[in-house]
Amino acid sequence: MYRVLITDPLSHHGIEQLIRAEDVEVIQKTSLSPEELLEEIQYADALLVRSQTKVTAEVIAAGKKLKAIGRAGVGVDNIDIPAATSRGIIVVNAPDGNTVSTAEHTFAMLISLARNIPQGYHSTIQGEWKRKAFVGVELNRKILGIIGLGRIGTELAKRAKAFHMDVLAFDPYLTEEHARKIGITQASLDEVIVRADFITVHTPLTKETRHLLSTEAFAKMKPGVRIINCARGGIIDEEALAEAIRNQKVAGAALDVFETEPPGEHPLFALPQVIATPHLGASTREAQENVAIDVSAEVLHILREEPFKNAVNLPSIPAELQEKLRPYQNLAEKLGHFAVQTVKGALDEVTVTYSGELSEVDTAPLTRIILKGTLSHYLSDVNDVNAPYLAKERNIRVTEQKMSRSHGFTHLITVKIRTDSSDTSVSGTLLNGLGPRIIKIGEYSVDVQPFGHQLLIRHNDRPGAIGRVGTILGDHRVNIATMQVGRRDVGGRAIMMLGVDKAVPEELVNALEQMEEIDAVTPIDL
Ligand SMILES: NC(=O)C1=CN([C@@H]2O[C@H](COP(=O)(O)OP(=O)(O)OC[C@H]3O[C@@H](n4cnc5c(N)ncnc54)[C@H](O)[C@@H]3O)[C@@H](O)[C@H]2O)C=CC1
Ligand SMILES: O=C(O)CCC(=O)C(=O)O
Repeated sequence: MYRVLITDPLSHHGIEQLIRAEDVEVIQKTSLSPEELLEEIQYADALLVRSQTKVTAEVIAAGKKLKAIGRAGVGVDNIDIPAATSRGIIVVNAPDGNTVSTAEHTFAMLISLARNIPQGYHSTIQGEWKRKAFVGVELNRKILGIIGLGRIGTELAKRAKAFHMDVLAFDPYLTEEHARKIGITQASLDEVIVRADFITVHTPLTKETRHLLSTEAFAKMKPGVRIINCARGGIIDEEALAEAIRNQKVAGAALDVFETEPPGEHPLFALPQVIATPHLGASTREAQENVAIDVSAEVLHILREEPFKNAVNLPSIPAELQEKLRPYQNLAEKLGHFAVQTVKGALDEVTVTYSGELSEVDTAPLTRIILKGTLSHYLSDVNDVNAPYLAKERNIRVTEQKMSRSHGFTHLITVKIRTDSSDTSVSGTLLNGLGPRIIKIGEYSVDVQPFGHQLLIRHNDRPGAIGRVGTILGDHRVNIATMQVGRRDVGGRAIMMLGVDKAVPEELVNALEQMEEIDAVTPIDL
């Protein structure tokens, strides 16, 4: 039974699939103190949040069973992603479900700002009738500068076009084709800042975007510019904005988000030109249903080890590629796990070569799985989320190579491992209808099914050696299930790969190593 803890209010309809799932127990506790959260998280397999719950490194560390954190929304700045990654916890969000609602809210803020609607409402219900005080401006033919033309920026641009605004957009990833398609003009950040009548930001909050609109930026703007932030507090320097409003460079600002939330008694609220909402961008029935449905489905997939798509701490893999790579996943993990058990010493380097058909596709997801197989020999709680992180942390170099030639196989994966004292190379393939096979260990060709308990014996090819090995295993009551012998030259160095029915005891390894023909004995568990 998976325990899913929900700590922010989520749409009931959205989480219905979790409630109805027979393998899930849903715990909804939406006003936990930090101490209570630390207690509850210990028993949770997954945590679902919106933006209120602060999922800190401490919370993540306390989540001993935690496999997934789901964010019902876009921004994941309330979740310590590096901490989750280092512990192999997958963080998923719901990036699409609230796009339209947030674009509509931004548009509502834009019109409200242009026409002083909140101020007019407030004054009117106080019994005043101040028609001259609230004269606004039209949107028609005004320049709307959009910084960040992703999902929300794009939807907003379409709505602004319908109001006959000229849209200038800056986004480092904006292509000319996308700009042309939605009928807007691509511009530099400076152009947007200098030319726009309204400036709205729709980027995430990152090192680059923190205080993107600063004193310096406000100084370059048109007098009378209006500013909107429905993305993240902190993209705009709030003190600089207040100053720019006070010195009349900025005619007004509409803010849905703040550097600190809730903002309390904020100095900006003393300025009548500022209108504000309490982070309402995504607060519609539709958006909340959409994001809760999307993130619940994603978390269920993760818990059930099914494919999922919106991981924030894993590169996204197109569905078609996922389908293509799925058959190789088991082979990849076994190869990594097998190869690492055949070396001694501290791991320095893992090189994976993909040959044949696999040389033509993005194999990074398989390399992560190979790394997981490798590192799990030394470390507990390794998965394909944290494997690259753990390798980097330990200065283990990971390289991928591609080769079209595959030695007669349609595809081949070769894992080479170098440690401070030895190296190895193991190749494997998927045999049509027969599943994963290890077909080469170092220079020796073999045909080994990578499952269960194995014994790798390096020896000299002498008559009677195989028989004596069999006798010693029999004496230790270890049954041989399969046997492979590989050699390069008659009477030269050779290997034996034995599949055995139980884990090989140390005394057996010692007894085998006493044999004159034997150089080394390595038990392998897969
Ligand atoms: N107020 C609210 O309730 C909501 C706020 N949001 C916030 O809105 C923002 C945008 O969300 P989406 O459009 O869904 O995200 P998105 O990821 O689709 O778009 C973000 C865009 O910003 C661009 N970008 C990144 N760094 C940039 C930079 N330095 N300069 C210019 N552009 C840059 C990216 O290339 C991307 O195109 C996020 O911060 C999100 O958290 C999202 C939903 C609701
Ligand atoms: O959960 C919410 O209402 C906040 C939405 C939001 O800011 C986001 O999705 O980034």
